[in-house]
Amino acid sequence: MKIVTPDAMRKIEDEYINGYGMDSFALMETAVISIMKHVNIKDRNIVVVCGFGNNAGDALGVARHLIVLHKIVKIFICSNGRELSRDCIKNMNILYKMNASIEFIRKTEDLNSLNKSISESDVVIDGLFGTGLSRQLDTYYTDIIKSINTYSKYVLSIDIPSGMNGENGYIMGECVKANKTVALQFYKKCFFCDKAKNYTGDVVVESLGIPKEISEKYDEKVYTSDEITDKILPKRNKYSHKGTFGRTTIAAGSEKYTGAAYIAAQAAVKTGAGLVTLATSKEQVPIMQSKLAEAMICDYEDKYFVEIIKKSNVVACGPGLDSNDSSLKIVEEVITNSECPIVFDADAINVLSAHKELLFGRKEKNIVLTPHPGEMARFCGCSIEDVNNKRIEIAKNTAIETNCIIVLKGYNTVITDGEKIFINTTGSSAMASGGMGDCLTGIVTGLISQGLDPFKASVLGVYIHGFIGDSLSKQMYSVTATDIINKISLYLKEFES
Ligand SMILES: NC(=O)C1=CN([C@@H]2O[C@H](COP(=O)(O)OP(=O)(O)OC[C@H]3O[C@@H](n4cnc5c(N)ncnc54)[C@H](O)[C@@H]3O)[C@@H](O)[C@H]2O)[C@H](O)CC1
Ligand SMILES: [K+]
Repeated sequence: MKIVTPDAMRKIEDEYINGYGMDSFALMETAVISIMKHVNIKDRNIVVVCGFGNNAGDALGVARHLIVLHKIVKIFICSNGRELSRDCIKNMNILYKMNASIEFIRKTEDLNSLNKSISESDVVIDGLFGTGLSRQLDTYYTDIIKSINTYSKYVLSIDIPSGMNGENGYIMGECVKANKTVALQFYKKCFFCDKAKNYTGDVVVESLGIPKEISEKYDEKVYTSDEITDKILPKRNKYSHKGTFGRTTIAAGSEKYTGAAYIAAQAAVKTGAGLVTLATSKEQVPIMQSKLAEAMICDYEDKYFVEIIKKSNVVACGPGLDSNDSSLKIVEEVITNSECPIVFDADAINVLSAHKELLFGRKEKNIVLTPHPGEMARFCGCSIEDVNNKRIEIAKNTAIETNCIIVLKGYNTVITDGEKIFINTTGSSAMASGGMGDCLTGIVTGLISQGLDPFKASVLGVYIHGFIGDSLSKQMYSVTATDIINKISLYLKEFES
């Protein structure tokens, strides 16, 4: 599914209306009908809070349908003296003809009536601002939003919770805390910003039937990951052999950390990588030999390590490494001896933060970096807060600067090659446990080894990792990396073409 900025949405809407001749009021009515699907039919007392633009126009249309359904509807128009949009006026005039209850909020005392109505209502329809919000809100509006947040039982926001900047998710003074947001036609970019989930509630997207030819013209190349994850895994031919599914090297583990190497290697095996070799520290070799039945094991010092890198279809490097000089040597060996895709994770990324030059000069864009926000911040030389505030931009810029694929982990993991951006929608806090990142590295690596290009493998890997976690968390309070590993192969079947 496409994700749009308010600017693109405006252009799309404008072209549909002015270029294709679609009637703007008909388009608004399409929005209204789709929003109506999300009003609980059992709710009787409904408050509709409107601003003065087309978001308010949508809300007034909803009010009209609710009155027809014999609901008790109280409408509050919060324009602060501004002129209402044309289609908003159209809906308001119809409502006047229907003798609807309409109050204007003009001064602070008018808030008493709003507060009382909201506290007596079952649901508030929030149509204050949508994609048009561009400036910081003054106290007139922040007070109204505070009233909604204080007195409401349930809020249904139209398009965007009012008060959130549709472009960057910034809270423009105050923001409605919705239980559900009905987004029109596309996801808005703000939904995927750091704190958006605290305000949007559940997000549903409703189509307005805008033709594809128009939306494709204003494609900003930002999508949710389900846009490409369906049926992208090559079918496993029954006459194939282990060589068909690639030779994979996992360079992971150190004296200090043991579990990570095991998890990454086992995840790659279970994802279907053909021949997996784990290169690890000398001390770990006997332990890993006893734990990993299907993978071969060598140590970093072994001359076989460089040989196997050269023969690999994909190398993963980083889980359980330490950020010391011997790790730098391992990272250098991996980069200088391979042309194949590489997935760098964890301390390998920390090492690369101080040696970005190692990433330059590759023929193909086939290095994947999978930082969490802390690693991303170190890599970019900024704060974690900066990363969290601008996840999409930071991931994209880093992908452009390094010519790598960036998988910026966290809630709504961002995957980008610098051109296209995919935002993952699977996964939850039930998966917040040690080893999850190592497991993801193994899955992405396992997918690349089977022939998927590194970018698609990253998008699918992140998606399936979260998808399994979501599935398991329906029955389990918390989900561990081992739980995911045990189910990968079962779930991957669903993604086979
Ligand atoms: N996209 C579509 O195809 C459709 C969208 N619909 C709905 O329309 C809104 C967008 O409507 P718009 O009139 O452009 O803007 P808003 O209603 O969000 O805002 C009104 C108005 O507010 C002004 N403004 C901006 N910042 C502030 C501020 N801080 N204080 C006061 N006023 C402010 C700004 O100038 C705007 O003009 C979209 O979200 C959908 O809900 C259609 O109904 C269906 C088609
Ligand atoms: K709204």
